[in-house]
Amino acid sequence: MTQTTSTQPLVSANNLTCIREERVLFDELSFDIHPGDIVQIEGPNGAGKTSLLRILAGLSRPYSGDTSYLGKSVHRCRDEFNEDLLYLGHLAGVKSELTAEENLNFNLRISGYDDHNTTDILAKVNLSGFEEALAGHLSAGQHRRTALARLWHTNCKIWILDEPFTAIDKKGVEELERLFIEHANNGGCVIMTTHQDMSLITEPRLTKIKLEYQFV
Ligand SMILES: Nc1ncnc2c1ncn2[C@@H]1O[C@H](COP(=O)(O)OP(=O)(O)OP(=O)(O)O)[C@@H](O)[C@H]1O
Repeated sequence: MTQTTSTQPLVSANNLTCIREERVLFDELSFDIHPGDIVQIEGPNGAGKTSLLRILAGLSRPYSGDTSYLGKSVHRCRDEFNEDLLYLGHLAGVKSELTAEENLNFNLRISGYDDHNTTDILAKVNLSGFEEALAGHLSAGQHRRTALARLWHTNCKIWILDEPFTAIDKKGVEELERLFIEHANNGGCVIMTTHQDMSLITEPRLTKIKLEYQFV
C-alpha cells in the first residue's frame, strides 16, 4: 500500500462535472478527503449523490474532471486505489440464493481475505442464528446487515457507502456510526450518502457536501 503523509488527501475530486440526460448534476466540483474525514454527500432525490459516489469509486466517468488517490490520478494507480477501496452501493452485492454466511464468505474472498471467522463477523451485525438463512428469506434490515458485515473485516482505508443505514434499526445505526468513527480515528475515511439523521456523527465531526437539484 502507498505511504501516506498526514496532510496528503486520500481522495480528491478535481473539477468534476457530471451530466445525465442533458441535465448538469454538478459542475466543476472539487474537494479533498483526508484520513480521519467522515463525509456525507447531501441533497434531494435525483440531485446526483449516487452519481458522485460512483465517480469517486471509479465505477463511472465524469463528463470532465478527474479523481485522485494520494495525489495521483486514479487512472494511473487504479489497482492500488481499488485495493484500498470498499464500495457498497444501493444493491450491495448480496445474492438472494446464497446464505448470509456464503454471501459474506464470497464477498470477503473476492476482496482477498481468506482468513476470517464468518460466525464472529455475522455476530457483530446481530446475525447470530441466521448464518444458514438464505439472504432472500432475510428481512430487509438483516439483508442490509449481511452486506454491511464486511466493514468489520477490511483493511481498506476508503469506504464509499451509498445509503448504508437503509432499513437498519436505531441501535444498528449507532453501531455503524461507532464503527465509522473508529475507522476514521484509525486513519481511514468514510464517504456516504444518507437521508437519515445520525446521532453520534454530527458537525463538526461530519463534513457535508451539498448537491442542489439543478433544473434543466
Ligand atoms: N446511468 C445513467 N444514465 C442516465 N441517467 C442517469 C444515470 N444515472 C443516474 N441518472 C440520472 O441522474 C440523476 C441523479 O441520479 P442519482 O442516482 O445520482 O441521484 P441521487 O441524488 O443519488 O438520488 P436519490 O436520493 O433518489 O438516491 C437522476 O435523474 C437519474 O435518473
